[in-house]
Amino acid sequence: MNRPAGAARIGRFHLDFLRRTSILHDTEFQTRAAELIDAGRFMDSRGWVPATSGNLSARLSDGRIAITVSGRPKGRLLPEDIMLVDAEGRSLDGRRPSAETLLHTGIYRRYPDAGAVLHPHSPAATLLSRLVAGEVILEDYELLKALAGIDTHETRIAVPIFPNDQNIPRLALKVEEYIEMHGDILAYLIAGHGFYTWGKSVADALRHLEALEFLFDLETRMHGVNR
Ligand SMILES: CSCCC(=O)C(=O)COP(=O)(O)O
Ligand SMILES: [Zn+2]
Repeated sequence: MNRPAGAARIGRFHLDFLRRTSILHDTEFQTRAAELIDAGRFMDSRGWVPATSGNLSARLSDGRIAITVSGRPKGRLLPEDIMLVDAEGRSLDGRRPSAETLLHTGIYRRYPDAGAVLHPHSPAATLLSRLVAGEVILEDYELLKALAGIDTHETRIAVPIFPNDQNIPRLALKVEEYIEMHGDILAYLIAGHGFYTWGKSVADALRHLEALEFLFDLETRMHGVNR
């Protein structure tokens, strides 16, 4: 590879600077980042990402992943709050990505079609994950048709519930093993925590999120919770 003069003498600081400024000129990254910022604002407007909870990501065509920097308020994201990681979740610019990055990369690895992953900490999902054990069954709802590949209310989907775990690699492995054993899923809940869903694009993932939120809310009411 041809190196520009002096490139061999570039230090770590300059390398980081170059990576960050090259991000600024990356149109695909900027487009996805703007979509994630909008999605975060929408999720926050619905009360689904309180405090600094939740995280959002989108996959670029070269396999890198645009993801929220850890600890940022997802309803007030700025362009600098979106960063890049590689397919294994390693930071590409020295900043600290979401603490749950490996849950995102696990989904991208499992689903080559997935272009975006969203994670809300919504009241309905969090409540439902404590009311029900094992899995939530969604069936006979017209709104199921908002989910990719479903064209009738006469459908039954299982949304698994995993115990919460501060060890994210271990949790990611449990998700992977579940899918391996039970087949494809469209979303999963984490008990007392929130849920994950995804789609081909940020818009698709957001449609899944909104539909599942609605259905989770109804399910909590079916369990006698008056919200
Ligand atoms: C304050 S919420 C605790 C962490 C969490 O569950 C979450 O979704 C946000 O973590 P991140 O590192 O992505 O900001
Ligand atoms: Zn979380």
